Amino acid sequence: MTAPEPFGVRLRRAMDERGPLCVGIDPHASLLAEWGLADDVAGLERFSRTVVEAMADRVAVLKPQSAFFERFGSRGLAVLEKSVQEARAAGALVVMDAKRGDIGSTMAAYAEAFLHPDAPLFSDALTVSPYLGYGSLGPAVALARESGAGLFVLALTSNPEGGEVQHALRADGRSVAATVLAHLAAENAGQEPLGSFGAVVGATLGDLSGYDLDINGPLLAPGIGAQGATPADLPAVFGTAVGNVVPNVSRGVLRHGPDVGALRAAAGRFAEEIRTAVAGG
Ligand SMILES: O=C(O)c1cc(=O)[nH]c(=O)n1[C@@H]1O[C@H](COP(=O)(O)O)[C@@H](O)[C@H]1O
Repeated sequence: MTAPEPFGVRLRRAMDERGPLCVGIDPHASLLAEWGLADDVAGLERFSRTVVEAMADRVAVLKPQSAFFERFGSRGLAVLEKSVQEARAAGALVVMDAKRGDIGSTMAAYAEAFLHPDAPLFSDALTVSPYLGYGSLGPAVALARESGAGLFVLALTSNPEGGEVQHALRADGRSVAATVLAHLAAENAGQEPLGSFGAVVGATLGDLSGYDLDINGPLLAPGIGAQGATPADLPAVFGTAVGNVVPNVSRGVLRHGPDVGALRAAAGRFAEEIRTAVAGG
């Protein structure tokens, strides 16, 4: 059997071909209402199918936020499964935003659920939390390597509350977030053109020059649009690592639905602004 192509390789290619934009599939109850849909499984399915139809053939990455599907129980998860499969079939990479993190033996089961190729929810990558200790993510790192999948590890999150944990200094003077970034750089060492183990770093955070973001892996950057950051902020936040940034926009695009053309136009505007910002001008 040939080894699966690593996520980092597939992501770099998708970013080069389609641009780096990641559109979120976040079916908030308020968005369902704005789209004229009921807050039920049928509304969820319609919303999700529309986003996949509008985006999966053109953006590099789609990121479904699992919570909005879990809200509807097993039928919501069935919609999530279908959305993941349809998005991947249409050519988008899928980052499952489930932010899992647990003791290592349980983490292995989370990894099986999202990163084993036979799992119904198999995704190209998964968001995970390192705040039970980076080493607790070991089983997910191992299975991702085997499956050609990736991880996005929460490092410097976009929300204002994150700093009290992430900027905290360890006994050796290094911050918690810098430690997470250093672990990721080690996972990605020697991988070309890009490693498969990414960090989540909010686009809202302003100057991060105190952190080494050159982890040779992708940097998922939420916070553009509804949380107030703009594509023009990316160079100042990410510095020399800006070429590895996967900027995420959820509500900033989704609020333009349900019209497929309007969704595509909104994503296209963000994509163009991102292209200009990353190109330096
Ligand atoms: O892991 C994430 O995707 C994430 C990390 C983070 O630090 N901040 C953050 O907003 N997110 C997610 O990114 C999306 C942002 O959505 P909008 O604010 O609507 O663009 C949501 O699905 C959040 O759960």
